[in-house]
Amino acid sequence: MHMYRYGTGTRCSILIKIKLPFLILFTMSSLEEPLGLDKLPSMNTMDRVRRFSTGCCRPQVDNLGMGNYWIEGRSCSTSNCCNEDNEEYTAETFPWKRQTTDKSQCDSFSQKTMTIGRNSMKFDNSFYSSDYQYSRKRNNNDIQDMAYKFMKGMPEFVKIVEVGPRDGLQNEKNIVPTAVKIELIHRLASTGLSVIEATSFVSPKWVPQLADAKDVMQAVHNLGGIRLPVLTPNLKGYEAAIAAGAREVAIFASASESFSKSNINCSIEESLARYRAVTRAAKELSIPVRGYVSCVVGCPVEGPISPSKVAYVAKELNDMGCFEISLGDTIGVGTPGTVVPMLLAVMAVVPVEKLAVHFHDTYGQSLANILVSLQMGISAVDSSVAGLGGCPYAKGASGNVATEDVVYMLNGLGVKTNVDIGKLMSAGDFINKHLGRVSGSKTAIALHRVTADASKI
Ligand SMILES: CC(C)(COP(=O)([O-])OP(=O)([O-])OC[C@H]1O[C@@H](n2cnc3c(N)ncnc32)[C@H](O)[C@@H]1OP(=O)([O-])[O-])[C@@H](O)C(=O)NCCC(=O)NCCSC(=O)C[C@@](C)(O)CC(=O)[O-]
Repeated sequence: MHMYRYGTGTRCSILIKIKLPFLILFTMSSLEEPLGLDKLPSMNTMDRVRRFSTGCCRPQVDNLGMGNYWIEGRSCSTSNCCNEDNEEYTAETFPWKRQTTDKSQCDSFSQKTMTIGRNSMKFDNSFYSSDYQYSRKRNNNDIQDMAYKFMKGMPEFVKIVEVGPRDGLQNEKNIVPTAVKIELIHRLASTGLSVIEATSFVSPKWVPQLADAKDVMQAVHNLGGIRLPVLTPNLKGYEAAIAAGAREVAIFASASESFSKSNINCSIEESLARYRAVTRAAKELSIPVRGYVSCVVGCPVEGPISPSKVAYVAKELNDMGCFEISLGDTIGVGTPGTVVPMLLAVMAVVPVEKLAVHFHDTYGQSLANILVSLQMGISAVDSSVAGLGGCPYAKGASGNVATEDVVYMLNGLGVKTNVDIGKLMSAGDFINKHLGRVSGSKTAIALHRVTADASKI
């Protein structure tokens, strides 16, 4: 067993240089999953770790509060599912574990990460040692095997669901003119995106920014070849959406009771009853319904959310006929360490082909989370141009992962999206200019810089 020393968080970073046309930095897990944003300042490190840790990489208590601490390498590099020393969290927080009591299944996942972990240590050492060339030859088979394992679950094509016009704008304080929203949707449509979430038919008292849903929908509903789902929280919203020309709707439940109450003013069960009414009505008109589960990792009020709760809500949405279920890390606190067990729990009850992921980038974890989701077989990703976004009822949550960043990563992985990154950037420029802010996309900022530098030559 190795003891690794890290900084204030515990990260197992694996630098893998392989014969594929890319360099992958794979960040496996973080100990300090910060969450419950409003409570953070008053919580000490131990409270935070207790409250938000997945239980997989426990720090040694004695060393906390010192800025740095030691952690057992094994606990950190394996998956969450096989850790034996987490009595406090495992039984209750991870009931999905019961569904994977087949040790071979459990082991195969941990073996994968262990193997990567072991190889990476070997590789890291040889990478920096003087006989690097020799070591690389010697480990060639291992490396190819590792590359194969890494890419095995990766889809060839990822469907991007652009949520900028809805999730991206709903939290904007200043009302964005309807014409700007319509222009944004048109520009996004020209990028090759096949799905653009256009707006929400929710109460204008609750989300004033989207009070013009009817006008937006009427203006864009005939955009050829593009799916334009809209959010509908109840039958009233559904009927208004259909009347305005919507041909696809999305319903949004939560895995957190508190968030359900603050976001849609009802309990989870009440929301599911409302959504059954919506899906029944939609079925009569053959309108496809997408389902969202919010707070799949954490809730701003309740803290960590048990994967079994997420699985329960996802299954209900699936059973009522949703063609796809998008799993939303509403406040962006997830890391691969918390996302993987959540996905395993959901995948045990909903086919992976029907799942999408929806990450907010509050802690900069979105791309890592998307990467592990893809490795687990998910091929639909929600994102928002220029990283716009945030939920008005999830205080402190930042924007969605930027579509430009997702497309850039997928391009690098050789995964197709059919999205033109240049056109995407100009759609981002358009809305950023209107909002008077710089892009939330690192890719857009970097590519703009490259272009600007090139123009000086
Ligand atoms: C669900 C309600 C409507 C309940 O709100 P309520 O106040 O409990 O509703 P009510 O049934 O008591 O009705 C009150 C008034 O609202 C009207 N009303 C009722 N329904 C509608 C409707 N559809 N459209 C327009 N008006 C509506 C209704 O007609 C009535 O009008 P009044 O008689 O007072 O004039 C409200 O809470 C609401 O609109 N909530 C939506 C909040 C929202 O959009 N939040 C952001 C969504 S983002 C999200 O959930 C996360 C996600 C999806 O992005 C994924 C992730 O990031 O994780």
